[in-house]
Amino acid sequence: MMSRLPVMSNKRVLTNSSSSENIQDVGPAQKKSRKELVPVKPQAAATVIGGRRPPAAAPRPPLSKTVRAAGAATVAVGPSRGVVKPPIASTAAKGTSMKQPVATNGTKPGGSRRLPWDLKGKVSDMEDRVRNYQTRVKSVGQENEDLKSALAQNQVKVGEMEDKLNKQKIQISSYEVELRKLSGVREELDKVSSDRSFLQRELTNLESKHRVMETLRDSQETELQMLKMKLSVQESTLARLQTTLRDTEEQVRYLKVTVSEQKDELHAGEMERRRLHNSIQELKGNIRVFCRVRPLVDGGNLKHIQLPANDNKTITLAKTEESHTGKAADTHKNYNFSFDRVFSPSASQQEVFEEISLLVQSALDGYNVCCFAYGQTGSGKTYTMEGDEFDQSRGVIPRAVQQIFKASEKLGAQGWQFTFTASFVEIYNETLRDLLYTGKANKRPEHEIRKSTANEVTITNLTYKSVSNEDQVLGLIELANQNRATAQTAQNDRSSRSHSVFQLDIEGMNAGRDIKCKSTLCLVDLAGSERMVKSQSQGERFKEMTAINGSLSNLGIVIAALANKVQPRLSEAKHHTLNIVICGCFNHLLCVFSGELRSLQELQADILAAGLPRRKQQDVGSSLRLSSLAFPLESLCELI
Ligand SMILES: Nc1ncnc2c1ncn2[C@@H]1O[C@H](COP(=O)(O)OP(=O)(O)OP(=O)(O)O)[C@@H](O)[C@H]1O
Repeated sequence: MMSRLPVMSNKRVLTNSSSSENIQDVGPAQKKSRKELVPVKPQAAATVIGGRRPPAAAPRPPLSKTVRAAGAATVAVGPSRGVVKPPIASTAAKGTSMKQPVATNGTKPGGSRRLPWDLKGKVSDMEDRVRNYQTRVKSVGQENEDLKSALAQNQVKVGEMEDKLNKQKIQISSYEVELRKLSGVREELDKVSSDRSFLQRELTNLESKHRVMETLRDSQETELQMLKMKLSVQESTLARLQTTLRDTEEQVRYLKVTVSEQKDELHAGEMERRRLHNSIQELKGNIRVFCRVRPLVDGGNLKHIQLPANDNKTITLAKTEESHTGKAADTHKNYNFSFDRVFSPSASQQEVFEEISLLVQSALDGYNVCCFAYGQTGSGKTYTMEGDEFDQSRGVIPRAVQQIFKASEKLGAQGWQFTFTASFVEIYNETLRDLLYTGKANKRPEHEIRKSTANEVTITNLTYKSVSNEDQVLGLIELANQNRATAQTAQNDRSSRSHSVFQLDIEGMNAGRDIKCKSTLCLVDLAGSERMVKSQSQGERFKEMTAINGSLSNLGIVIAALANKVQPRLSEAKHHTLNIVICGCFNHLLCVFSGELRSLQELQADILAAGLPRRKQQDVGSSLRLSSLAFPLESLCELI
């Protein structure tokens, strides 16, 4: 049912509607103003509807609910959609008044109802009611005015709020822009913060390093202080040393003069030593003969040889000689021989070399030296001259070479410089063979011995190797042995029947003193001396024996001539190769004789067989084979 009191309802609805709309968009401030309004509206509504009116003026949904329940509120709510209805007289009021029951006594039912005929009373009631309504209209009008002013205020506030809102929106959008910018900044911030943590770690490291450096600096400062102190001490020491240095320099100058004087003295001493050394060698005998007795192969005793204990220069050979007639008993004879030195079977290679080394020194001093080993086959010539590969068993040649190079090094300190040239030749059947030849076997050149006007003996086409150390010489000896071994296979036991001559030409120069010296060290392993009669050689062996004995006899002649200081007269002018070699190269001659013991007669027979002046041969009978025999060269010379 529609209310007939539209004026109030419309106005209230409009107010509520706009308030309601505004409330949706406003904040807490706006809400507050609405609350202020709320108490006014119900009051007004209550005034209009007369106690039964619902609080339709309230804009909120709960209020509307209340209005619907009351019925009258339906009228009031309708215009809330903004429809303003024209003010018409309240039919409801009319209807109500028409339908109201009227008391028959003129009063209102229940005591207050007027009777239908009480028109006056009714009019009076109506007038009361009009007055009430007018009063209420007034108050509602007042209320409406209040609401209007409140609305105006609220609208102003709403406008302000909208302005604020817009401003805030603008600000929010600017914040959003800034935020977007800040997101880039955030990444940068992250990066910066990671950089910062990295740098912090670096900083921590650097700080610890710094602490270490500080500690180091402290210690170095301490050290520096110490060094400064030391420096000051050293400076004072330096000053003292400089003074000392000046004094020392003075002394050095003085000492240099002394040294040079002493060098002169040393040189003079060296020259004197040489002269004396070689005078001694000459006094000892330019020709020296040593006898070395080879031990028996089975290690047994040498019964027939006596070596006096306190004398190392004599040897006694015992021999039992059978009676040739058979009438007399066998005779026991002793033969005494004397040498420059006799070596017992137990003598070592070193002992033998010690005697020879004095002459090796002479070779370096500029004197020609020749050392040869003589003896029958198997008597130990090669062992004495070459020895074997073991250090203790090395023979004369390797030891002499070692001594030469060691001594030349020492003399180097005194300004001497040496050059060495080695050659190695074999003489077999009066034919020369180059043992250092390395060419093709079928192209071996022939050799001849030549003597220059300067009295120098050379061999044509021979290999002369320049050597500067011991190893090189040992290499050449090895090569020579290989060459000998090759020839050996072609002719059985050839080495026993050939002479081998190792020659080292030595040239020394002392440039500072303008002195030169030149000499030759000749080391010879002679062929085995076999007695022709005894060996009963024939054919090739006979030829070999003839050659060997021919050369040995000439050797004897040469030695004798040297001993007598005369020119040798050689037995066979054609075959004198060995002799010439020896003639040309030695000032000192050393012979190491070893061989089979034969009686003196046998020795004489050997000598006779070798072409020496004949003497009456004695029947030597059966020979005594002792391990070794040496005979003094003097005896040999006496026999010549
Ligand atoms: N003093 C010694 N001590 C030990 N062994 C020796 C000694 N002398 C020689 N010999 C040995 O005797 C053997 C014969 O010696 P070596 O070959 O030197 O004799 P050789 O006189 O040179 O003979 P050839 O005339 O046949 O050349 C070798 O085995 C050698 O080692």
